[in-house]
Amino acid sequence: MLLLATQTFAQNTAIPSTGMAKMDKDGAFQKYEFTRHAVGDCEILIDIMYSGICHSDIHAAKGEWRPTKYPFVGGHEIAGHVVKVGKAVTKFKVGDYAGIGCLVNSCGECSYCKNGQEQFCSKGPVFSYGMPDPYNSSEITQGGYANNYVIAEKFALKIPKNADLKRVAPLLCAGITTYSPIQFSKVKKGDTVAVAGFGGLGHLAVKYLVALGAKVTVFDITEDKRTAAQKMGAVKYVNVKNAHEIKGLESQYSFILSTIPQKYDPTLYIKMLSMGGELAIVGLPATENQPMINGASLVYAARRKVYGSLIGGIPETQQMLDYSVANNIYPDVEIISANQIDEAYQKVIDGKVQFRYVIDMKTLKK
Ligand SMILES: NC(=O)c1ccc[n+]([C@@H]2O[C@H](COP(=O)([O-])OP(=O)(O)OC[C@H]3O[C@@H](n4cnc5c(N)ncnc54)[C@H](O)[C@@H]3O)[C@@H](O)[C@H]2O)c1
Ligand SMILES: [Zn+2]
Ligand SMILES: [Zn+2]
Repeated sequence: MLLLATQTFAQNTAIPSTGMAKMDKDGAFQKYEFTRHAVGDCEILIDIMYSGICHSDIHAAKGEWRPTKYPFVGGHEIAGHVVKVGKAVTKFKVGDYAGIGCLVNSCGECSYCKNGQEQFCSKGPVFSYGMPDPYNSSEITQGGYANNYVIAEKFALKIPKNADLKRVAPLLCAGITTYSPIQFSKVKKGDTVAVAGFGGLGHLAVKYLVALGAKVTVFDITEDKRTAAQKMGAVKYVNVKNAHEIKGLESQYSFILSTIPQKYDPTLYIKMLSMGGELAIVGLPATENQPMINGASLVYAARRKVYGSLIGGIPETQQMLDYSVANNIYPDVEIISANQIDEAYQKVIDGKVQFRYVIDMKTLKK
């Protein structure tokens, strides 16, 4: 079996790819030619149309979480169409829309993988960029700021044919990362809930929560997004920089989702939880010193829960995608060309994007 697989692999040729890469920590993005492994029997080749810019790309590009491997091609919110299928592929045919999020491989054998929670794979999931793939070619994965991607069909998402492709891309990370904890915490109609950090992730969280019929408060540090929050159906917008706006919000919320990307004190939000309320944290500040609970008595006092959440498994991502497209829940996007990535990064850092940049990958000429 193994011999056969190796022979098939060797007969195929590597796929040339053009991307936008940072060659070192401080350099600008520039055009970069590289190869992806040949399309295996169970794999597909996706021609990338759109690639979202997640704040995680920025943390990674700057090496804020761990040392980054350069050249670095970011991008894990990928939408395009299938241009080649391996001979054992059953889920896709040439011409189908297909998407890729953060997950591109996992062991497939542990209990998490078997339960569709590949993000928690006990041997370690493989993410779409910056990692060797021990389950496949051992190449360092490169992300979706590129014109193509080779991926096992199992990890590719089916994008419905009626979807708006350019707005689908951010659902593959921002969508699933917010959808998953909302499902996990079983938020329901009429609940009083909140979202802290009203950016790429946060605004999708608001849309999912409003669609469920929850009463949503938004917390952010800017005045610029007050009107947008109201338009999306939030009942309240709080600029946490204004002390008077925070007053009286203690013990109000049964669920708060924090997407804050910078170091902050979560005590503010834990205090706002009602009896048994849950604070789900998905924001990943660029520091190991981010406190999760600062004052344990606040948790004991009202049986509050604080938990973290990481993207979502492949089956749940497919469920989110189908649900979002069927219910017309899409991110608000600004489309940019491939040579605007550096500028876009700075605007995301400054909180100036409304609400997600998506790169039109067809602007990247070979
Ligand atoms: N857990 C996961 O699986 C997962 C997946 C994707 C992204 N992330 C992380 O989520 C975070 C958010 O990503 P994004 O793409 O939505 O970022 P973003 O930059 O689009 O949005 C962040 C928002 O938070 C606001 N903000 C900043 N500091 C704040 C504070 N102290 N209080 C309240 N609001 C504040 C900003 O004004 C902005 O509106 C990042 O850290 C990213 O790495 C985690
Ligand atoms: Zn992301
Ligand atoms: Zn596993």
